Amino acid sequence: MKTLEWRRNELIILDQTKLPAEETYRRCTSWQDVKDAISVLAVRGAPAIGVAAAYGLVLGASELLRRKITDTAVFSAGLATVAAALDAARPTAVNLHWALTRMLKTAEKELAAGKSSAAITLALEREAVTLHAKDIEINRSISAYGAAAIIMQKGAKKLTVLTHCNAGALATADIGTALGVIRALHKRGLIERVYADETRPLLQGARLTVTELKADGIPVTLITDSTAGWVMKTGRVDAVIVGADRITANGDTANKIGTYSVSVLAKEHRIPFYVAAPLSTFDLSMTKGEEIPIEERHHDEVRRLRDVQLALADADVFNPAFDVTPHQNIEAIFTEKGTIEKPSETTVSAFFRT
Ligand SMILES: CSC[C@@H](O)[C@@H](O)C(=O)COP(=O)(O)O
Repeated sequence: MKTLEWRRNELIILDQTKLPAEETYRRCTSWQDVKDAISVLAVRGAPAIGVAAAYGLVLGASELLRRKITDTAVFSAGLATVAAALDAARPTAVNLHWALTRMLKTAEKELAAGKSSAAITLALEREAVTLHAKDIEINRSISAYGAAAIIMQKGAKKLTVLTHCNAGALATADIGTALGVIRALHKRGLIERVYADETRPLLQGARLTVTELKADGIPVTLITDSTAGWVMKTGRVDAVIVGADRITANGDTANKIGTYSVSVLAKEHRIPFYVAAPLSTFDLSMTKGEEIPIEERHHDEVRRLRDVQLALADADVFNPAFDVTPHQNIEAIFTEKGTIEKPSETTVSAFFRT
């Protein structure tokens, strides 16, 4: 099962909306196909949507070429329009914006060097492939730093870990961020069990995390979101590890809705709460979590479960897809360049200075 695969001029996306019942793939041959796959969460998870959007822009560039737009200024304006549309598909995960900004910078450089629209398109393809490949190295590095930091804090003993949503291979190009750390600990024989929150309303924990971990032979127990407090209270959890969608300059962290509640529960039970994320998830232009745009999704995601009507069709619903965990609740953030202990404005800025 590969989350994303680039074949010349098409992006093959594993349709995560169908997992675990069906392993089906979406063939994206236009940037609109990619935007649609991101919007419906066929591809999801902050790093994966960044990579998908980068390929989406390559498809956008190819379309401009097919329309014989050879005037490079017009071509570049067309690229900016496609990038803005892809960027708008999901507002909270900053990796999407980060990847598209890098892609547009690549195009600008080529443009400034007097390259043709065809040459710019080739450069964009190279950049997207590089971003994709780099995510693999980044996952490995985050996982190694995370496992080392946890072993330093907890000692080399078997741990039971709770995670929320899916920050695994299905959300990235490789082993994942939070699940990458869990995989690295498991490799050393240090995972007793993982509790996976089901993660209402779209059940990324139940459908994706449980599937991934079971496939790797990692002991995993599925719990409802409302069971998280009880497994902590009854002494079953040693640590919480989650991924992130955007981290502000003071360490406040947006992640899947429900993460904030888990962090409060962890604090109450004195259980360390860790975040694993690449540097592309940091948004240092924002000083604190309150500035992060929170995506609100369709009310039917809560009223219905696929074909089953759970609530009245006209029930009033509030459906934010993400929440923000204050930095005070976070023990450490693991990145590909090292660990930020006790994230705060001071520790985050010191980390980025070095
Ligand atoms: C490495 S993935 C990190 C986050 O993107 C992940 O925890 C998450 O919240 C995903 O939300 P989703 O709405 O499924 O894209």
